[in-house]
Amino acid sequence: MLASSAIFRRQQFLIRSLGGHSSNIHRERMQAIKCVSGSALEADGQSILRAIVPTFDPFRYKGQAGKVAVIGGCREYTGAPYFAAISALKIGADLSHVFCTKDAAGVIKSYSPELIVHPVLEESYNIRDDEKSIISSKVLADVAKWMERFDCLVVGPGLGRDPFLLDCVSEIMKHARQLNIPIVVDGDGLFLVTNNLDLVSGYPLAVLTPNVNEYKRLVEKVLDCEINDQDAPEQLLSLARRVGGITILRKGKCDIISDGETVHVVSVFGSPRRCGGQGDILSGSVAIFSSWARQQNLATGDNLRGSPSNPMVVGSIAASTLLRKAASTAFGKKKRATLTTDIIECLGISLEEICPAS
Ligand SMILES: NC(=O)C1=CN([C@@H]2O[C@H](COP(=O)(O)OP(=O)(O)OC[C@H]3O[C@@H](n4cnc5c(N)ncnc54)[C@H](O)[C@@H]3O)[C@@H](O)[C@H]2O)[C@@H](O)CC1
Ligand SMILES: Nc1ncnc2c1ncn2[C@@H]1O[C@H](COP(=O)(O)OP(=O)(O)OP(=O)(O)O)[C@@H](O)[C@H]1O
Ligand SMILES: [Mg+2]
Repeated sequence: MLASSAIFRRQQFLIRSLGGHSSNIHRERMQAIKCVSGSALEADGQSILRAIVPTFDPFRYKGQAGKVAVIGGCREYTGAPYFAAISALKIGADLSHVFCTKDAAGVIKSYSPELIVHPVLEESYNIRDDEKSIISSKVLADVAKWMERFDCLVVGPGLGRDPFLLDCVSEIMKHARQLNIPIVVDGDGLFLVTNNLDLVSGYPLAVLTPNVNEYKRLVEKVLDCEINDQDAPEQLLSLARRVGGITILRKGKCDIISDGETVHVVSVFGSPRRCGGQGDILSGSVAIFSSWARQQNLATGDNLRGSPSNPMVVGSIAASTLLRKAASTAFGKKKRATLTTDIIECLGISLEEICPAS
């Protein structure tokens, strides 16, 4: 009895958080979700994918299907920015850029000729103190001249935590925000943002994609408490509200997504392999899917029927759904040997099964 009343209260809470009682909007949102296991609400990721993935059109030109840029890649990490950038391309973006340090650029280029790689970021070890101000301005100028072309930035995969580099990235984020360019923040970008919440606070075009550690740091900083797994959706909703209604995708056994208005869960089974890099696929995927969701919103001036109204939430649900399906397919083929590159190879076929190309 106690357990069932707790579940009932949880359902009531989630229903309220999914848009309250207002008739049509509520009914439409409820079509996009269905109740699973009595205590969590599952997003209909496949319907969302079908609604936002653009059809092929002979009159479209290069760039219209999306241009994304990843800010990340340093001496230690070259895989993460590659995974994020190539995933956006494999899903259907037309162009994918990487802005990284000089040390990382040659390596990332060697992984793929498809990526456009800019060796513009600098780390402290490479520069003198008296050069910092001038180099910081140059880094911003080098990125800013490209900025207006991008539909979305992904800040953080493999960025590292060098203080000078992070200061430069803060300036890049402020500039992107001035231009209203969406920003997906992941990896070390979350380390930066957790210590400088003003960079994203109140920016509706920001998405944070924390893993378990990154989420713990965010919760401690913003809510000044521990992670509460019993009431995970409620805690995420509060967190998103406290950071001014930005979208947060909490990764884990289930991915939970909230923008402070609604809470959605994606729990379709993925892969039991926890190899590094799957979060990087996710961040690149959120970038392209949210760009497509925004395009839909702008084109129709309306929400997608039966979907959440926030394109950043829509893009997050789509990305989580596809990543988990691709991970499941890759695991089916490679079992214990499954690696992130195998999952990336399954993005195309997984999307094809949901939205055939013709
Ligand atoms: N091939 C690459 O270049 C990769 C680079 N990566 C980059 O590496 C940087 C640091 O990211 P991390 O994800 O390692 O940073 P985190 O701060 O999330 O993780 C730090 C450590 O915590 C451990 N950890 C993970 N899950 C845990 C759990 N549930 N409980 C307790 N400990 C746990 C991890 O093993 C890791 O050693 C980021 O820039 C990220 O983008 C990663 O994306 C992985 C792939
Ligand atoms: N315990 C789990 N069970 C099933 N799927 C999971 C689990 N943990 C994470 N995932 C899936 O893996 C994806 C990546 O999450 P993860 O926590 O590995 O990110 P990450 O640590 O940032 O990865 P990266 O190594 O790229 O930095 C999530 O979107 C989620 O769907
Ligand atoms: Mg990560």
